[in-house]
Amino acid sequence: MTNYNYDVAFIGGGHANWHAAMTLRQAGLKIAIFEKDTIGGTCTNYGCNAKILLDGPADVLHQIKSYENNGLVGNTKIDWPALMAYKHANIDHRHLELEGMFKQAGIDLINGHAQFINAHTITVKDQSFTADKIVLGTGLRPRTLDIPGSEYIHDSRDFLDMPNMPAHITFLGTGIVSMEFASLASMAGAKVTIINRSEHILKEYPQKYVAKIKQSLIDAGVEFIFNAEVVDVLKINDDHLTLNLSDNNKVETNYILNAVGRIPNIENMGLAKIGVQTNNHGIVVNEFLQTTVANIYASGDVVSNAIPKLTPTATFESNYLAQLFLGMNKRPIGYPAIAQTLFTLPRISQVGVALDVAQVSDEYTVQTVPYGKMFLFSTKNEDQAEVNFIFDKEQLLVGATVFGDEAPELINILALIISQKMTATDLQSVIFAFPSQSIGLISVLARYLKVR
Ligand SMILES: Cc1cc2nc3c(=O)[nH]c(=O)nc-3n(C[C@H](O)[C@H](O)[C@H](O)COP(=O)(O)OP(=O)(O)OC[C@H]3O[C@@H](n4cnc5c(N)ncnc54)[C@H](O)[C@@H]3O)c2cc1C
Ligand SMILES: NC(=O)c1ccc[n+]([C@@H]2O[C@H](COP(=O)([O-])OP(=O)(O)OC[C@H]3O[C@@H](n4cnc5c(N)ncnc54)[C@H](O)[C@@H]3O)[C@@H](O)[C@H]2O)c1
Repeated sequence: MTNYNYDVAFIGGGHANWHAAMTLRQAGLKIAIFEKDTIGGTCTNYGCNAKILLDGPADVLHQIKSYENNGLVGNTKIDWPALMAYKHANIDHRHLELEGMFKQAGIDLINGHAQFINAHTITVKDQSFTADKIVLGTGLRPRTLDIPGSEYIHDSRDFLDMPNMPAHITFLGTGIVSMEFASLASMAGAKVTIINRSEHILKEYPQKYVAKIKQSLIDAGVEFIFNAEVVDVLKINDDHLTLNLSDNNKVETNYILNAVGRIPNIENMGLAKIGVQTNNHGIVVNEFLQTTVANIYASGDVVSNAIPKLTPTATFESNYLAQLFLGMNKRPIGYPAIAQTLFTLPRISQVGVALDVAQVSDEYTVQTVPYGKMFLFSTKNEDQAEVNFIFDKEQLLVGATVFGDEAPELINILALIISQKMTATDLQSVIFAFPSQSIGLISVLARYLKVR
């Protein structure tokens, strides 16, 4: 081991890697992180953080609407250029803070596209580095469309840097990125068109609530075009584009955002040459996140598995690898119930067993609680907010879905209750603050849960 430059080299500077890098460095190992773009990766620089910061005022405006005719007057609107300046002030330096933290810890940061010479040797810009173990955390990138005029189409990273809100934005796809950004753009005053090749929207989320989101977007003036694909894009001038569709219709627009999925960063790294198996979804791993080459592991979005591609799952895998490498955990990776949120307005959050699965299974019972109406005094007049509790045969909570503005906070409490297998007695042993949305949910949940 001592002959290598590093004990562990991490390719990719996102959440999939840096948590393990820090833990292993603190344990005294020699560590390097190779990053070709920006340390911190997608989430920190051009994903979750920028998205939620820009979404803040849209969320507030959405909540203000709950009080129309109920105590709030006046018009508030989003000033996109000012909001974008605020985003730059708060996000642009984040990677420098991370870089400082890594350097202070004694981690070597090597800038450039990493490629394999052999299973223990990586090259970057004609320099070679050796490592005992190597972790691939290279993430995903937006899938581009191979059509004439594709150079006029933007991706999520461009949107999160957009200096002005275009008058009309057209989104391609009805997945997570498209629906979140369409909600935000619509609230920021843009006319929005969403084009999809089928009628499916957000297959991973409960369709009961997806339908409500779709209707609220339609009510706000958003146009959906289903069963159509873009054939080509013509540029009329700098901000006037024409999309020709497979159904022979045309859409005139000022900005096009492609959100038709994300593909793994596995090319030009010499993976096939050294025997690391990949497929269309990413890098093939076993239950220890080990690739088909014994000293090479993979973590985060680039792993080919059915685990949701999210920052907390990348972080979980990173922490798992650190413990595995330190010999603190020798077991296969075991994922707890995974909490996730769709940041539309309102939000949809879910954890554990999915609602659409539970509703058609004899294994589970579902309790639907319209907590928005029940606890209107504390839900800021959000009368459509709803939770679904999913119980197993033992009356333990195994899943939950929350539809409402505070869903991302509420789902985390429910995730804890699931992971700790908490009973009604456990919940009643805690004194929670009142009034709050969480205490409302917990008090109802305790009525259905196993007692001890
Ligand atoms: C618009 C958007 C919004 C999102 N919102 C959320 C959200 O709200 N909540 C949530 O949980 N998740 C969200 N995600 C998903 C989240 O960003 C990812 O799950 C997370 O970033 C995965 O981390 P990672 O380290 O696996 O990959 P990444 O963060 O993508 O990091 C991979 C890094 O590897 C580098 N790299 C690739 N190849 C090489 C190479 N050969 N050599 C050197 N470096 C290389 C890349 O430059 C990149 O920096 C969002 C994603 C997007 C795009
Ligand atoms: N809140 C969050 O957790 C969050 C937010 C943003 C992104 N993400 C991550 O980003 C990824 C989602 O990215 P996404 O929304 O781009 O992908 P997606 O897979 O969610 O959606 C892709 C959409 O594009 C459509 N599509 C595919 N090919 C098409 C074509 N040729 N023409 C028109 N439509 C087409 C699909 O039908 C689908 O609606 C996931 O990995 C997710 O985990 C998560």
